[in-house]
Amino acid sequence: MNVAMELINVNKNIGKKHIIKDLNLSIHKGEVFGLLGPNGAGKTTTIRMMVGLMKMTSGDIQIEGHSIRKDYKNAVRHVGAIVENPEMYPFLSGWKNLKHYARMIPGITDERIHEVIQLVGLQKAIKEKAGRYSLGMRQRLGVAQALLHRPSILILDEPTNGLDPAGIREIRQYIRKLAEEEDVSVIVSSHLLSEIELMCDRIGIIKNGELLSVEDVKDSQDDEENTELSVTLNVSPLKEAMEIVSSFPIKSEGEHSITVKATREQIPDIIKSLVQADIQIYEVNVEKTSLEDKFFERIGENTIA
Ligand SMILES: Nc1ncnc2c1ncn2[C@@H]1O[C@H](COP(=O)(O)OP(=O)(O)OP(=O)(O)O)[C@@H](O)[C@H]1O
Repeated sequence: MNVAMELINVNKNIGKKHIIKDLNLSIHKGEVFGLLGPNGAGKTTTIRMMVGLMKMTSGDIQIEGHSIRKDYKNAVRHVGAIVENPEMYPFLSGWKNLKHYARMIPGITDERIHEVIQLVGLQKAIKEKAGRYSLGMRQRLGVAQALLHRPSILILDEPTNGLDPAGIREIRQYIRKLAEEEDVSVIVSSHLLSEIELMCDRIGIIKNGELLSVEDVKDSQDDEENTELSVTLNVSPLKEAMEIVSSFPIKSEGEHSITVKATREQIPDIIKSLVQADIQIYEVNVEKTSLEDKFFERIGENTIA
């Protein structure tokens, strides 16, 4: 696996506060990685360290093999980022904004400007004044700007904040395109799983400055056979039914129902053994365990927030 960025035992103290605690993480080439955590979890602090805007207290971050501590310039030149609101001139067109920004970077041609516009899908609106852009379009112009110098890692702090569902869908589309077609690694942070789960390959949960778990999103969505299902059985008598299904992990118990975790293949066996024991089955309800449920289970809590 090719690693684009590696965080090694990263710690950050501000005053007496230990804000980031021993963070170890590898970002793979061409993947979209989500950093998920509630407000105050440490996402922005982590991102500020990744882009070199904030010093670590201890540890190191290697970007494309260059240590941000020892070889800052060569490390951060591989990174493009939007950490705060992207700077732009509202009275200039999108094109002129990019052109103005490109002047500050040696070797950026008009051709490259066209390329980044294409990458974020802003062709139609590029002649319009940036001040008339919607939030989603401003975001895309910011991403285009961050891509001009051909970074191999793009970092976006809370890119879905304030966007409507259509805006979130657009950002998802161009972020996946960047990762798949341009081999850019993308790191996005969010406090809402639902807003990033469809765009990420992996998601790391951060809480109180600690990385609690890293989950493969695609695996858990694609692997039908091993997909864990929640099977709710409305049965009578409940107590006897419980004994029969006791070999399956029990998720919850209702007044007349019981919910167990099982794969699709196991469902006929569960029903058969209940019928054989003369248990009345009134209803069987099967649901996919959501990614959110899996996260909660893994971190042993009821909520990410
Ligand atoms: N300059 C600072 N001085 C003191 N504490 C700070 C400072 N910057 C951040 N913190 C604290 O560090 C913790 C992590 O903050 P951070 O902004 O990284 O979280 P976050 O996950 O990005 O949350 P949000 O989504 O609210 O920005 C918080 O408890 C915050 O109060």
